[in-house]
Amino acid sequence: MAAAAAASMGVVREVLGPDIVEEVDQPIIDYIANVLADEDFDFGAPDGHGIFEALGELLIDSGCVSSQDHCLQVCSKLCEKFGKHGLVKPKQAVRSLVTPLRMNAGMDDDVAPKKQPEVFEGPLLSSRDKAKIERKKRKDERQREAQYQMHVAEMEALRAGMPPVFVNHNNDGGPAVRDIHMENFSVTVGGRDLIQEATITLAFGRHYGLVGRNGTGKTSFLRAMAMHAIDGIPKNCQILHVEQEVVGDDTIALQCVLNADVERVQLLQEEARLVQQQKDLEIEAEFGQGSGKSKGDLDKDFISKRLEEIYKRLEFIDADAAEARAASILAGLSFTPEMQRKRTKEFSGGWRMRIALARALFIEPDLLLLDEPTNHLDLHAVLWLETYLLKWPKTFIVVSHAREFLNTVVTDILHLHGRKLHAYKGDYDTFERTREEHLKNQQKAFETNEKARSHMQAFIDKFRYNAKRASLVQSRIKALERMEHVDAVVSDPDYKFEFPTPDDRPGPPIISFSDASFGYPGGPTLFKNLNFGIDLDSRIAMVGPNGIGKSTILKLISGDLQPTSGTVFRSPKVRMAVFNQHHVDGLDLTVNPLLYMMRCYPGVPEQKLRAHLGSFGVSGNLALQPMYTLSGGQKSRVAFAKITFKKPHIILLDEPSNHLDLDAVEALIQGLLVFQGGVLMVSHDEHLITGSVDELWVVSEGRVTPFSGTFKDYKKLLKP
Ligand SMILES: Nc1ncnc2c1ncn2[C@@H]1O[C@H](COP(=O)(O)OP(=O)(O)OP(=O)(O)O)[C@@H](O)[C@H]1O
Ligand SMILES: Nc1ncnc2c1ncn2[C@@H]1O[C@H](COP(=O)(O)OP(=O)(O)OP(=O)(O)O)[C@@H](O)[C@H]1O
Repeated sequence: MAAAAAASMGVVREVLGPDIVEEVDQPIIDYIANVLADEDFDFGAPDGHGIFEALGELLIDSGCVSSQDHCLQVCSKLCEKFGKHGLVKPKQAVRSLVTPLRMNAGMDDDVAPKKQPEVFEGPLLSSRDKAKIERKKRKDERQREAQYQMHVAEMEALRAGMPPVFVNHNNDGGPAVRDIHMENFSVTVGGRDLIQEATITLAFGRHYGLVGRNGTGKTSFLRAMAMHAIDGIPKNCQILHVEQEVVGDDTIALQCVLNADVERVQLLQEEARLVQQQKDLEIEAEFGQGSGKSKGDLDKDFISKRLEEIYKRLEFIDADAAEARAASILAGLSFTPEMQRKRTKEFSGGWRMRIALARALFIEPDLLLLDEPTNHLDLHAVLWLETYLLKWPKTFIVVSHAREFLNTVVTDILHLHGRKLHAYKGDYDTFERTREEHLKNQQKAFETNEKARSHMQAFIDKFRYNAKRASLVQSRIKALERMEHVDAVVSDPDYKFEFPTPDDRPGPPIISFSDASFGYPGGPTLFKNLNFGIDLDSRIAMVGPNGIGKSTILKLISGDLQPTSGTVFRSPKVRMAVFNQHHVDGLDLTVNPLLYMMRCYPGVPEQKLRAHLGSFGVSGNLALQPMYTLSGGQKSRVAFAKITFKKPHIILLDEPSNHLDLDAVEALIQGLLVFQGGVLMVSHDEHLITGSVDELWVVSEGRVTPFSGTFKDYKKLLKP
């Protein structure tokens, strides 16, 4: 097998050419060579149509070939060369070792492979062959798992190496660090340059919004800063990157936040210890003997002196106010007083993330780095955070894809695009206008430049051999050489969010609630007598505070939960897809998106799965990268691809725009607009709601009520 793989790689290199092999990512070339090295691969001789079927799209997407025609030529050449090397076997009775094993498992009729009958033409796999395949599968799985574990260990080591950040009371003479100047730095992850030779100054007290498409490297940039891995960041600069939730243990939420003030905690502990010692000495003195200055008196003096120092320091650091401050931050982030007294291990991941955010706000580091903070918050908390950040006295960088949030809290935008980082003054809308203007000017300059060049070139070509004009020609040649080159505007590739259209349209009623009530076992009744319906034309957004029960309603609709009384009718013909954060968090990170889809939909031709992943922007190399290397937005798309593959009639979306960049949200809106089915979403993304739905439902106090105003009107009602 190793020899076949080596031979296969040789042929692939020969046919594609060394330049292409150099340019294209190695995993893609390896993948192509491995597919072709498979002893049962059907090349589709003599013209290589088997290769085209299996690898055509990949060859085109990855840039191995320039067009479909070129692709056909390359496939035919590969087939010819593999034949010459004796690697093309005559078509066997069993076409593919894997095909028979994938048959029909959990598939819809519409996704069944077309060439089914051929599979049974020859003898079935021997048990030895099957065992061999199983062994190989297990080996691959072990390898993937080991790679993932290595990645986890690396990340843990990385975090452990980060300087700890606690409340710092030693900045009496003003902040220790003011402006931060990072010059000529690059950020590289997994051998891939994400930022190249950027220079940025973070001016003290300014609030930066870091924007850029999914996967451009925003999180990696923040991580690099938090690790002090970028030159120019002063050593004493306290940088806090809120990336991970706090550990779940027996500490109560309020104390967990207060513990970030290590000096205060230590002073209070020392105070308690000394007071106890003082008491012990008093008891000893009362019942002990001796006169004059005893050792006990000396200790007492020492303790009183130290206690005095401690009280002074506690007063200086305003220790008494700390608890109220921590509690008010937690309250702003929607923690009720009871919740503030709950142990951190009793909270879900999302809430523990909020505690991490509360801790960071409490610490107030020199540079605060927030990565999509609004993802974990309800609208009340988002509005509170906006107000809090507006008054933030120091510098922060926030990665966010929420336009309204950015417009409210930032003074500057850092735009990461094409491995370059550019700073713009103003909020997000200003940035968009400035950039549009800038691109327009660049395009104009490019066109003028090109026109001038072609004029000069035409003159040179025309009079090149004309002795009389030789000097003129020479001067034009020189002028042409001197002319500055203006880069053409490179547009971002268009994003796609294509929800497949269902082939059938079941008649009404689709979903209807009749006097449906619900409460979790042992808990209070969450809803009483709900009456509403959803059909294939519904476009609804549900809003309401955290914990009110929005996700529970989605579960009642999808059938994951049953009403405790009343009925929820679901048409048996209706297919529903549910998207929520659990689908993103629950992805198997050890495999790549394509393999993941192949596991979810066994038996479906690879090409079809690739095409479907592609319709959510997961194409080319991205589909072959292990998922632990994918960014938040990239993982979201994989989850979208997974849930929509079976052509649902109704899509239930729980906070779908979390992690998606602004262009992707735009594409999601467009995708939903053309989708031929019903949509019900839980969201607080103003742009998404305004662009894609026409009904707003408010969930409150056990009821679901249509709201007659716009989302803006609803927001106004909540403003603190
Ligand atoms: N080992 C690796 N090999 C190749 N690419 C990698 C590797 N690890 C990470 N990447 C890529 O590096 C990029 C880093 O993503 P990062 O999370 O920093 O992006 P982001 O801008 O924060 O994205 P998002 O907006 O989706 O959160 C992604 O495109 C990811 O696919
Ligand atoms: N499996 C469960 N068992 C018991 N109680 C639950 C369960 N799931 C949710 N709850 C409780 O039911 C209430 C409603 O939860 P739900 O997740 O539906 O609210 P939500 O409005 O979607 O909140 P969020 O915006 O935080 O997702 C909450 O008080 C929650 O603690």
